[in-house]
Amino acid sequence: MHLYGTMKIEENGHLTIGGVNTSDLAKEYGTPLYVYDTALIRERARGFQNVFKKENVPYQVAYASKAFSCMAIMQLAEEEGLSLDVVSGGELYTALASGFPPERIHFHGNNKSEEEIRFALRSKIGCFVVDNEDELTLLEDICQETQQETAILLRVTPGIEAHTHDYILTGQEDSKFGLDVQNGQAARALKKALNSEVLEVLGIHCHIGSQIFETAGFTMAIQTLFRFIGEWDEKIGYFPAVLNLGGGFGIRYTEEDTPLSPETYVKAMIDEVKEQMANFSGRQMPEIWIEPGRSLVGDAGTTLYTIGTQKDIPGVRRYIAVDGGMSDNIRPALYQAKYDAILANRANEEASQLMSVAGKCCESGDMLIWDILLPSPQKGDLLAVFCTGAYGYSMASNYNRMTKPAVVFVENGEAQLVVRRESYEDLSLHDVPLRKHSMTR
Ligand SMILES: Cc1ncc(COP(=O)(O)O)c(C=O)c1O
Ligand SMILES: N[C@@H](CCCC[NH3+])C(=O)O
Repeated sequence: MHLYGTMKIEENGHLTIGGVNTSDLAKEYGTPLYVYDTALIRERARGFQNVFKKENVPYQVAYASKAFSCMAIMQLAEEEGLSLDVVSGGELYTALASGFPPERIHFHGNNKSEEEIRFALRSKIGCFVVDNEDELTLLEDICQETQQETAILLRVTPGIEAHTHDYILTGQEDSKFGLDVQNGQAARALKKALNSEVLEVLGIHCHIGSQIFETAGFTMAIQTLFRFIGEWDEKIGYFPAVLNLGGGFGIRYTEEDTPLSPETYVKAMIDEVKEQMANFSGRQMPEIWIEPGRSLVGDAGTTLYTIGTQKDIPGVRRYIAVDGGMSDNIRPALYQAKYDAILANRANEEASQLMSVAGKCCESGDMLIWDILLPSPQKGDLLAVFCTGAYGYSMASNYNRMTKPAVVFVENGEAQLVVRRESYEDLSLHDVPLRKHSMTR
């Protein structure tokens, strides 16, 4: 059994996280419940930052809040000295409401609305990561109109195909994200931005994908970027002060995954940038920014479910159903993502029976785990699904009018509720009843 972070199994077979008994958590807050091991998040955040400090490279580590977004996680990010990547007005609003310093917020997105741009400008965020030429024009026009200046990074697609699921690839030429470097789009945008009186081009951004297990994709992307940076330096005298190399560092969901340590990815990036800088003797080493999401919060999150009905199809499969499913974790259905789990109240019993964990939504594809060995579960047992901290709660939906789970942070033997469970009343909050409660027949 692979335990993450501060997880421990007590003598009575109960799983504890952050020194808190998960059975107690389930009793107090109900299930499904998202539990975050905040000590592990802090450890990851410090781990990334320590590499930069050790290598003496100016940096920003921006938490990609799309991985899990709520006020408390943003406050934790702020406590740990991280910056923040937001991709929508909603994420930006949450960040500001949490008291996150606007100057450390970077605004992403391939279709920022005019309203979102104005909101971000008013809030005096650190920078916009400009995704395409249309956005560049819109941002410049709004800045001119409102007589404001802003810093930008240009997001470019280096044409790298990282080895990961197709849906989470982002650095290849045929991508909805970023300005293509190969076909001259990026150079055109750069020239336009450099001519602007209201935009300050801090540097270049690139993100090649997510759940990546090797450093080669990152180093290749850096090499490609530097080829173009060399051209831009020569032709227009532009050299970036910031290189944002994105996130995408893979984590271990099951024994099939073989990630490197978060620090290894960053060290490889720094080494490659330093090597490339040897060709630019007159130029200053750029600041390196990264944007980890999954690798900061992924393995720090666990979902607790209560086991309900079971269905045995002799010779075929044994289904055990839990009180959540694709409504709180869409990843198995969307990416065929695999997860590991244990019985959190009987973790010291032998896991010898093969079964499948089904959700309770009205979809055959609503399966959380297709094959897992567990001790024979009883109704009411507690199932802990590991590594659900990234893109679980943040991609949750109200399909079948399921209510979104509560979220608790645990650390040093204490639990804190940070997102309340949705109620049935919450679900109808935005409904507008039919004006006349009768239909023409
Ligand atoms: C631009 C950008 N930055 C950062 C991330 C975070 O990626 P990950 O959660 O894989 O670290 C993403 C998501 O893939 C992204 O699109
Ligand atoms: N949501 C995806 C990752 C997308 C990353 C954002 N660009 C996942 O669960 O793996």
